Amino acid sequence: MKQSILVVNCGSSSLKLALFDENEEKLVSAIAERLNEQEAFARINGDDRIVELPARANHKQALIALVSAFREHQFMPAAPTSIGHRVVHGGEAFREAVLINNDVMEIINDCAGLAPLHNPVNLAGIKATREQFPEIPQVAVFDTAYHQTLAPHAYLYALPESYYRDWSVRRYGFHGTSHFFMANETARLLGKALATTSIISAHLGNGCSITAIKNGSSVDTSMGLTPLEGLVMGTRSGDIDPGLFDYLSSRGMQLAEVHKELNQNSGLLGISGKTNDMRTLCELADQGHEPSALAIEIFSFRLAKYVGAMMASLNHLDALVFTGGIGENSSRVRQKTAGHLKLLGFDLDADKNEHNGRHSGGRIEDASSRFPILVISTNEELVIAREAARLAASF
Ligand SMILES: Nc1ncnc2c1ncn2[C@@H]1O[C@H](COP(=O)(O)OP(=O)(O)O)[C@@H](O)[C@H]1O
Ligand SMILES: CC(=O)OP(=O)(O)O
Ligand SMILES: [Mg+2]
Repeated sequence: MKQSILVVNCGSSSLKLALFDENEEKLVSAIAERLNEQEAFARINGDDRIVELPARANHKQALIALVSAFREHQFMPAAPTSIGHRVVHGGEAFREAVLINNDVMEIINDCAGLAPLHNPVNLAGIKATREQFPEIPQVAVFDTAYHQTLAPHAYLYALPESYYRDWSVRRYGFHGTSHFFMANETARLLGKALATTSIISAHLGNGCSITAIKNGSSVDTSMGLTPLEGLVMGTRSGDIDPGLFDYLSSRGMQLAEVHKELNQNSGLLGISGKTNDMRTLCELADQGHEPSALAIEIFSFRLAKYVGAMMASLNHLDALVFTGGIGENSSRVRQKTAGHLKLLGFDLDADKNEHNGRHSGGRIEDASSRFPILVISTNEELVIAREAARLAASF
């Protein structure tokens, strides 16, 4: 039988679907956005036909609508042969992808307190596809799994030890699927074995994180207990002084309000006062909008500091690698970041950087650079599809 693997990525207000065949070719992909809002809509990428959604459609309704559109337009047979789900938080329970059963769902639910914006919607997606395809093997691929190789000195906070023992407070790290893909792609591009490849991988999308990968394994990463720690992101602050909580509470703010501000109204959006979209920020900065220019400066400076921090975990470096919507496309962010890293020996070639490495096999470093610098398109969906097909074979 021909394989078709459905990949499901449920975000807080969006649903992304992709369908792969047994040769790892993407047959079709689709997105539903603004879910649970009046303006909820869905579309198949590269297709003009409307996919009708009920008003205020939720994840389940969007999934049903898109799957029937896939069938109607003959992208998909009656059912896929396996289904892979992105799950953001797997706690310490999962070091790798797993076949989903009731126990697995219970653990994902238990981790929801650590990723309240992500895990509940991930579970909603799993429940929806299980209802629709009860006979089909379903696999969970965790953002946290790849970082389970961190050593205690990297994952523990300097807190009383009971916080970890009793409440599982530690750094988990996220975007592991993307960082894992980066390690493999870099090894392939440099003609090395994964087991001897060490890189610093910067995933810069709406959420942003950076990971030190030593001989193929994650050894340090910028996100922590939740996806709020570390780099400046689209709407998230990244690192702040925890003293801020006490200070803002003395000013009358509630904890829940501060949490919302740090997650949804900070980062590029908060600094610029305009947008979380890096492309728009660059345009605004070019028109002389100073807060937008400052947002790009703070973003790039924080990133550069973290590149330096990640070097503490490595004893050699094969490449600094950029990915995600910003990492793959923003020559300005890469140039500003590298500009802060001259002392460490990073040096960009302006022309190669401007063309996103397109004419130089992804390489954008100058001949004088101490380390290769690469731009690589991430492909989390493909990793999820591979894992789903692999585990489904043992179903
Ligand atoms: N040409 C570009 N120049 C600068 N930034 C870009 C460009 N294309 C996309 N981006 C930025 O990439 C970010 C979204 O990244 P993406 O990886 O698509 O997000 P997500 O984490 O939602 O998958 C946005 O800030 C967007 O502005
Ligand atoms: C974990 C995380 O930050 O995910 P995203 O980038 O999809 O928001
Ligand atoms: Mg993305």
